[in-house]
Amino acid sequence: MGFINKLRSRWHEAETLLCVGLDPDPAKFPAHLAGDPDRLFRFCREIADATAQFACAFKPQIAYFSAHAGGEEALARLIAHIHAAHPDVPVILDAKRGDIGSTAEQYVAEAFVRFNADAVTLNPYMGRDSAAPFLAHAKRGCIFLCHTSNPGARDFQELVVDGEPLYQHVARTIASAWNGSGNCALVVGATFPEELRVIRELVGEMPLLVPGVGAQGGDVGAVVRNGRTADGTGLMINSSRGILYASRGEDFAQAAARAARALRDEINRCRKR
Ligand SMILES: O=c1ccn([C@@H]2O[C@H](COP(=O)(O)O)[C@@H](O)[C@H]2O)c(=O)[nH]1
Repeated sequence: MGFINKLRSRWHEAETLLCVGLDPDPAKFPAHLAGDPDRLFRFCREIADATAQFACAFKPQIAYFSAHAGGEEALARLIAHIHAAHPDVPVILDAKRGDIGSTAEQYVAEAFVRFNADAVTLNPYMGRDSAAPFLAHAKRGCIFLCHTSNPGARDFQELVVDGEPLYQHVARTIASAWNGSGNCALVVGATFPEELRVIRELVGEMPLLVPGVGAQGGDVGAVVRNGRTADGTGLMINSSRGILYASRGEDFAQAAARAARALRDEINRCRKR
C-alpha cells in the first residue's frame, strides 16, 4: 500500500492524527543508556514500540542520527524494526532534501532504498526538476516545505511574489502541477495557524504535516480548527521532544506513551468541536 493510503487507513482505523517525532539526543537520554554504543537504536525502538498504537506516522529526523558515528545504521535498523513490528504506521524520513536531478537521484536512493521510508520531506526551493525524481515514486510520499514553524519562516516564505506570498505560490503550484500521482503533502508549522487556514483552502484534501506543537508552543485547537479537512482528518500533527523526553528516568518509554496518548486524545477532542 502506498504512503497516502497507509496514512488514510491510520487516520480512520486507528483514529489518530498524531505523528510521533523521533529526534534522539543522547544528552537527554536516561542515565541507564549512557555509554551504550547502541543507545540511539535502543532508545528509539522503545519509544516506537510504546507509542505506535497512538501514531498515524513516525517521523525520524535524519540529523539526529547522522550526527553520530554509526547513527545512519541505527536509523536503517530502526525503520526496518518499525516496518516489521508496526507495519500499519508509515515512516516519514525528515531529511528536507532538494538538489539538481542527478544528485536528487542519490537522495531518492537514500530515502526510499537505503532507509526504505514511506515518505520524505523535501525543500521545493530548487524547483520542479529537483522534485521530479521523488515524484516519480507514486507509492512514496513527497512532503514539501511550505510554511515552516520557525520565526525565520517569514524571511522568504512570506515575501510577496506576483501579488501573493511565496508560501501560497508553493502550495498552489504543488497542489495543481506537481501532484499528478497524488503523492504530495506539505509541511506547515503549527505556530502559524492563520497561514495554515489559507493553505488548507488552497490545497483541498492534501495531507499536511504540522510540526510545532509541544516544545515550540503551537496551539492544538487552532491547528485542528484551521487545518482539518471536511471529514476531520488531513493532518499529521507532529510532536518530538514533548513525547521523547516526557521522563528522563528508566520509565521514559511509558511516559512517552502517556504523553502520546494525551496528545492524541486532545487532538481528537478538538476534532469533535
Ligand atoms: O517547519 C518545520 C519543519 C520541520 N520541523 C521538525 O519537526 C520536529 C519538531 O520537533 P519538536 O521537538 O516537536 O519541536 C523537528 O524534527 C524539526 O526538525 C519543525 O520543527 N518545523
